[in-house]
Amino acid sequence: MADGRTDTIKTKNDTAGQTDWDVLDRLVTTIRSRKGADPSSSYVAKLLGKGRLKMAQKVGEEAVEVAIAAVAQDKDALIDESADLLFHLMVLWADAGLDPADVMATLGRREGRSGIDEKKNRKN
Ligand SMILES: N=c1c2ncn([C@@H]3O[C@H](COP(=O)(O)OP(=O)(O)OP(=O)(O)O)[C@@H](O)[C@H]3O)c2ncn1[C@@H]1O[C@H](COP(=O)(O)O)[C@@H](O)[C@H]1O
Repeated sequence: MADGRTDTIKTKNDTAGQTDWDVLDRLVTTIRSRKGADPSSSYVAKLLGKGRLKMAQKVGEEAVEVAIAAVAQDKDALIDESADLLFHLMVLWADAGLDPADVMATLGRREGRSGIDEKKNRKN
């Protein structure tokens, strides 16, 4: 740009700097819809069919890949691996019958309470 500012590449999810959290809601609905679907055409159905151990393993693997990308200061990899981690975590939640709303409610209850204070007040 002539004035020296660097231009940014916009993606279809860019909404003036706002995060499109609705994509998570849509993903929850899609994942739920894959229960009992054909594993040859659905990765989610295939993963659900492999069982809890495999899903837990994928969450662990993706978490490690997030950590590696962060330490390597590879921002693109950090974005990709974070998306993989969230996706696999949500498949695990679906299999466990966990409602993502309960996780959000737990974060909501913690809102405004410093982790430092919480730790100080722990009984054990
Ligand atoms: N967000 C995702 C998503 N992110 C990652 N992945 C898949 O996750 C897999 C991870 O790859 P890996 O190499 O780690 O795993 P793998 O080789 O299958 O497994 P291993 O046995 O080797 O561990 C890849 O196949 C990715 O395509 C996803 N697959 C699906 N979704 C969403 O889920 C929806 C439903 O997908 P289907 O069930 O396939 O229709 C899609 O429309 C998307 O919105």
